[in-house]
Amino acid sequence: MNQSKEQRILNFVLQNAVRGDPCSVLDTIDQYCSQKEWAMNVGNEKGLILDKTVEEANPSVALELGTYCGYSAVRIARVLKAGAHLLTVEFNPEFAAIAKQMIEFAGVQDKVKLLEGPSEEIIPQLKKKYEVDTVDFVFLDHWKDRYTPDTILLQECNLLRKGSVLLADNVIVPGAPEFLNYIRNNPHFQCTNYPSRLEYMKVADAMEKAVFLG
Ligand SMILES: Oc1cc(-c2ccc(F)cc2)cc2cncnc12
Ligand SMILES: [Mg+2]
Repeated sequence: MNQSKEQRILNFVLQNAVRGDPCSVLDTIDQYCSQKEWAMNVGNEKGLILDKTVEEANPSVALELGTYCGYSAVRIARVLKAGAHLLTVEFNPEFAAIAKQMIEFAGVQDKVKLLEGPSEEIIPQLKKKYEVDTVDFVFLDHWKDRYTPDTILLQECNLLRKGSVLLADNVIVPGAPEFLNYIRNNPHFQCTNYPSRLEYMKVADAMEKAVFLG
């Protein structure tokens, strides 16, 4: 059976990165995906915006929607303070299996809980099943047509608190125009746009930050 691209990325990391070193895992994925096979990791340019946003939010509980191979889960976990943790949601079982191994190889498994299933099913379970009170930071990096409904669902489930920070990837490419319209016209959010480039490409993309005002 042919290997998947995601399996090839993981194998390249297992053979070339330093076990237990998150930065080496990130650099190795970026090297593979810029030189050999493009893949939809947030990448190093938008990754720096992600780093700064997470550091500024300094979350105790972070949520990621869209794990993929685990690149941004490793990226977020490596900057979390002691005792803080990341819940990352992936609905594709093949991607989840790759991400689990990537997160363990990077040595951040104690800070990351990988939840397999559709976000619309998992978000309503966060309080009771996963003992979450509120989330301090959310990275939206899954299917773009889920950004708005999942943001509404987070509010309906009382998972946001005054000051919770949302950061959405790909608001230019592939694009999330309906989400931008929703969030920028919503008085409960303060939005900031961060122009950047699509991972590994000379193509414009952007991230949108939205702070919940309560
Ligand atoms: O960062 C991303 C990029 C792309 C994507 C795919 C094809 C293309 F041509 C351009 C961009 C798709 C994504 C889906 N989910 C999460 N993140 C993504
Ligand atoms: Mg993305």
